[in-house]
Amino acid sequence: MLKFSYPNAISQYTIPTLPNIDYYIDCPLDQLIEIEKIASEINTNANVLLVIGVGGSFLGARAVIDACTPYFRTNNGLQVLYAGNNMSGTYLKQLITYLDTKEVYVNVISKSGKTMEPALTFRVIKEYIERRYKDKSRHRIIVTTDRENGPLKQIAIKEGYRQLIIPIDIGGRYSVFTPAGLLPIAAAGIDIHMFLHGAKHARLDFSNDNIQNAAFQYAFTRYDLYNQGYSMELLASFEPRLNKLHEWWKQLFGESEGKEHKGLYPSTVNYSTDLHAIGQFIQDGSRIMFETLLHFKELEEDIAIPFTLEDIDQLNYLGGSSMNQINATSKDGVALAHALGGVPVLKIELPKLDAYNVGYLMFFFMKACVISATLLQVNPFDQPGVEAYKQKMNELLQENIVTKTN
Ligand SMILES: O=P(O)(O)OC[C@H]1O[C@](O)(CO)[C@@H](O)[C@@H]1O
Repeated sequence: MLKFSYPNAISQYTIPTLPNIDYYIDCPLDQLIEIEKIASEINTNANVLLVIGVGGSFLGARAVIDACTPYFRTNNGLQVLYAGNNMSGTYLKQLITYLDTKEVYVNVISKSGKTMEPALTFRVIKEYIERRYKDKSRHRIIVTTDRENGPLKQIAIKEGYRQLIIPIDIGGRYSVFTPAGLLPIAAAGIDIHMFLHGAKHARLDFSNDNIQNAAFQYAFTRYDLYNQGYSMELLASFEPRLNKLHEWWKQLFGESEGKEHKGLYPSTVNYSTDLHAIGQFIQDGSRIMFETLLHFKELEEDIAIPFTLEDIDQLNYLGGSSMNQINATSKDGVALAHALGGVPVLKIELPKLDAYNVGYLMFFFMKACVISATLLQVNPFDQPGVEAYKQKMNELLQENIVTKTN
């Protein structure tokens, strides 16, 4: 199962009562059945699913889909695209031009139903879908939102869209195991039962009964290093398809811990790419960070390095080795070099990159995050700081409207 290691002894901390997140992964059976039914319908009638959402309303799904989909192709012929996570008019315009050549379903996901980016995007896309699919458009849009509240809920009721519910007490960054994550993941051809099964296994392994378990040890180690003066954690992986899992992790820890002027800054690197970009700083720059190396041992495909007669590039000594073996060795080299450079190196290792282990890992991180925030004595579930930019942007937009109308 998941193995966490850190060579230096760490302090054990006593923690007050932890908030319970165990039920976050208990999506009711009737909803799972509905999700699989809709996913199958999408695959029958479309070759693109457009997921509209921002932050926790798309990062979890995108993380799992990227991690569990082969490079350069899809699992089942359905391409999942994303919108409503930026405010680029160019992106939206060019997206619509692309959609013109495809058969499209839309899943708009917003718990509050009023976040600016997805709301604006949905307004544009709704009009597009209505223009294109006319009286059939209603079937092409699935809304995932709160059970009762919010403008998106009202639109869904008015238009008769199918609705999936994000439970009121599960916040966006913790919602990947709810319909917010599960519909896009299922539509992308990933086994949601294996994904949930992995999370449920993690729930057992990381229970509060034994604080020697990896989730507590990871949280204690981070907190220990934070108290020693480290201000940044770098999550590092060696597989490009984990990039979006990094983004999800960044939001999870950043929004949960970064408040009241506390918290580790969560940053991520993709190796070996970033060793040739930011590697210099990590090895030798300001000593502000520790590093967490994330590694999946078994990957589904690999390729061998060929021998050549002339050996002009002098790489014959690696002939016959596989690329993944060399990648794994580079991980060990990074760990040794960075530790020598004064960067504490933590390791998280999982047996295989698949839906089960990704579900397991995501619950591990969620649990460790709640423990970490509790140690810091901050609320793991709110994000009051995000409101400041929204307020300023709204003031400016209102001013702009006044200018336009005068
Ligand atoms: O699902 P919603 O309500 O649109 O929120 C999306 C994201 O926006 C935030 O509220 C921050 O603005 C995140 O916490 C959340 O994941």
